[in-house]
Amino acid sequence: MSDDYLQRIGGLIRTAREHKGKTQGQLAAALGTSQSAVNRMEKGQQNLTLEMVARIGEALDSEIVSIGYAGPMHLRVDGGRQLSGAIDVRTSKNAGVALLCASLLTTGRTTLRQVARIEEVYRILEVLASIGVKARWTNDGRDLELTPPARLDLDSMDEAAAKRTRSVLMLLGPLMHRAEQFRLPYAGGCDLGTRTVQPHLAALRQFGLEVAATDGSYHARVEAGVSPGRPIVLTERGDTVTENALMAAARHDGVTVIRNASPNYMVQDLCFFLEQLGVKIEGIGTTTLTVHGRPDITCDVDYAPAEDPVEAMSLLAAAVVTSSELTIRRVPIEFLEIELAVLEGMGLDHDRTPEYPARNGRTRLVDLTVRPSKLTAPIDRIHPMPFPGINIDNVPFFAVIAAAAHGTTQINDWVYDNRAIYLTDLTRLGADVTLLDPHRVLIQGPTRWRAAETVCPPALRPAVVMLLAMLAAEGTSVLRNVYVINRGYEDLAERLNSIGASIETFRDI
Ligand SMILES: CC(=O)N[C@H]1[C@@H](OP(=O)(O)OP(=O)(O)OC[C@H]2O[C@@H](n3ccc(=O)[nH]c3=O)[C@H](O)[C@@H]2O)O[C@H](CO)[C@@H](O)[C@@H]1O
Ligand SMILES: C=C(OP(=O)(O)O)C(=O)O
Repeated sequence: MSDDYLQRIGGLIRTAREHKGKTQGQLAAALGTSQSAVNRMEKGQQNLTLEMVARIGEALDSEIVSIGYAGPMHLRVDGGRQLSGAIDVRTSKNAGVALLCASLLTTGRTTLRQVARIEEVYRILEVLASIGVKARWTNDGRDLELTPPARLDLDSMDEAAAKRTRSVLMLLGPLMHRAEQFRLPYAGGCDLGTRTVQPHLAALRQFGLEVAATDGSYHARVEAGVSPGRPIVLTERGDTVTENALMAAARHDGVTVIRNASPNYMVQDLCFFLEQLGVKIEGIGTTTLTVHGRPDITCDVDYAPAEDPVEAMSLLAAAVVTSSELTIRRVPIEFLEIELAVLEGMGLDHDRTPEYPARNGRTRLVDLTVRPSKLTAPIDRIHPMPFPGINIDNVPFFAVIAAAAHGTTQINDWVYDNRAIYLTDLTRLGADVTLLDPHRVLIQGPTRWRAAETVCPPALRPAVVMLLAMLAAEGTSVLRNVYVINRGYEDLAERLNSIGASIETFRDI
């Protein structure tokens, strides 16, 4: 683009931004870039890709730059290629969103290292920016710095962004320390059937948070001086409910015991983060957490969330389904070892290096090399459990692996109402999948995959499973509307291309 053209576009961006009443920092947070980059764009000193122009149009909802308004993103996959080489696992969506919410616990600055740059994180950042938190990507866009304002502007919360994710629910725990009353829009996210919020409300009620659900939002009111008189027993061993209880306990003046807590990976990351804030926690990695709260937290904090076990499982499944030898580096082994034990039983040939620590110094990582293997169906059904057990989000990947194995596998996704149903989409690519009931499928392998054109199912993991099957199917497949994948994976297409896949991204304009 010529300088003159860049300056004209820069001027249009500034006008549209000011018209929207957004600061450069808020636009930067929405784009996942730095405030200084937005400043350069507006001055015409930054080369702009069409993709960036499209995203700015979307972020500012602006007619002026609507030439590139970002339509839905799709993938075109040239399948049937083997993968090779090595790929690093990135940090997890689920720790990322919890830590963004947890940043509100301190009045100081929070630095999060190598946060996953994914749509789910962007939605929470939009919500945080709308209530006054300043977000800045530093260190070449790898790290995120969050500075809360002296007073949060909760009435200005970006409802549209909040409604696109369920993670926004995790603002309940931190916000109850910041405001006596607030409203939070009903959380959205993937279409996985009904997902209860009752365990969250029951746990937080014990700290004085009363929530009425009316007119599309939760009205929260905090009654001062209420304290859990005895251990909080969670009614479900859920991950985000445990995180909400932890964040409520972190600034509670006293010691809180949380029983039936989830010891899962994102909860552990949150515990390590809270420890950096000076909150003492006993029992990390177990189902009983004892939290020594600190009513006032004012320190700066610097934390590096750990790698994503579900991304590791996704990459492993990519290797299996394409019969490839692939090294997956930085695998948080504690959270994948049951899956690996089952896969070993199915005949998976793999090696792992000795363990080494993640950047947080706590999580144990290995590099995993997977080799082409003749797999047979497992004798027992595959079903998830709250940690420790096969991770609930890893179950869909067993579907595509079972399709590559000899014999019949039963998969029982008891957790979500809809997710097993989406696995029947694999039949479009040639798999033999029979739905027994809404929670159970039978998969008969091995599969002769064939290319197809289809829309993503409205759930993250089943959508990725479709993409992996397309990698295996010879010929050209098209996967439409991949926002749902971008919600949880950073640059997945580009990164798969770096190990031998051929995936092209395109958009409707
Ligand atoms: C942002 C985040 O961290 N999201 C994760 C988190 O969501 P989150 O913690 O929000 O999960 P939910 O509360 O929706 O729980 C998942 C489902 O499991 C059921 N359930 C859960 C625990 C239990 O002991 N009994 C029970 O029946 C719930 O009723 C629900 O239907 O945990 C889920 C389950 O690991 C994961 O799929 C999500 O990726
Ligand atoms: C169900 C999932 O996440 P969320 O809680 O963000 O919907 C997932 O990660 O597969």
